[in-house]
Amino acid sequence: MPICFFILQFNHQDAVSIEATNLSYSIRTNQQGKLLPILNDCSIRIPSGQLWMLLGPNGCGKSTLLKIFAGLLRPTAGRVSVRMPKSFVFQNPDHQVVMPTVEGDVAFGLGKFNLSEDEVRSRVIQSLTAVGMSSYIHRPVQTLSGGQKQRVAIAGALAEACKVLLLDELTTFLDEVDQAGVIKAVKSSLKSSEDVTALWVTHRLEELEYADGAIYMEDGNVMMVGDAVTIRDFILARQASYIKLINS
Ligand SMILES: Nc1ncnc2c1ncn2[C@@H]1O[C@H](COP(=O)(O)OP(=O)(O)OP(=O)(O)O)[C@@H](O)[C@H]1O
Repeated sequence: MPICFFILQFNHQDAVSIEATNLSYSIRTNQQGKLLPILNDCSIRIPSGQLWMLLGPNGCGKSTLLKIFAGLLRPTAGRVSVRMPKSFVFQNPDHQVVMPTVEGDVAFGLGKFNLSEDEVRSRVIQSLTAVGMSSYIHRPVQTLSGGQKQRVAIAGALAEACKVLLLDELTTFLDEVDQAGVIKAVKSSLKSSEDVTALWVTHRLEELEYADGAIYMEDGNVMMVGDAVTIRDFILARQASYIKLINS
């Protein structure tokens, strides 16, 4: 049983937008149908309106947990609750954009809502403004950088009035300028709506400075939930003890 530290105190009246309670996920392997555990008894509560980060070494289960929150995978045990509507944004910027222009791409998901042309345009402008991309509205998407494509994808989710953004390592393929642009866009879009919650999977400790709270996982277990500084210090201490171990 892993030791999990909860450093943040939650007020029970706080609205929670993403919650997992004793969540486990296993997959059946080919070898005699044996169950391979991927996530073990994970419990997490993410308050509404906040940007949280999910960190941990390669293969610890971050993407699997995010996919369960997105509804792409079903947990084997435990409970999950995620406020709707929710949107999952993938790592590769080229998989995000589907229409030829920025305006068309952000408006793409609005087709199902039966909105007037004026309402569509107003939502597109508002959501592009939230991610700092309003001046790009007429740009062909193939002329955008990777980070700009990610911001357009996030604008598309905001235009659909999504309440939860699930963001899987968006900065992996981006240069430093684009990395900062995307995370600042997420932060400012949360500020402008006050009602959108984001869970951001990352390997980059420097991104923690934007987080309201963070979760650190190892080997399918939630090891620590806390504020950004506490989680950063905990990870640095884990890394230092690991380096000491391999050098000894
Ligand atoms: N369909 C599958 N079959 C076998 N193993 C799987 C499957 N899906 C996930 N895993 C394993 O589950 C573990 C968790 O994978 P996951 O992609 O969630 O990790 P991660 O923390 O997101 O890793 P990374 O940081 O490298 O993206 C890994 O060991 C992975 O190999």
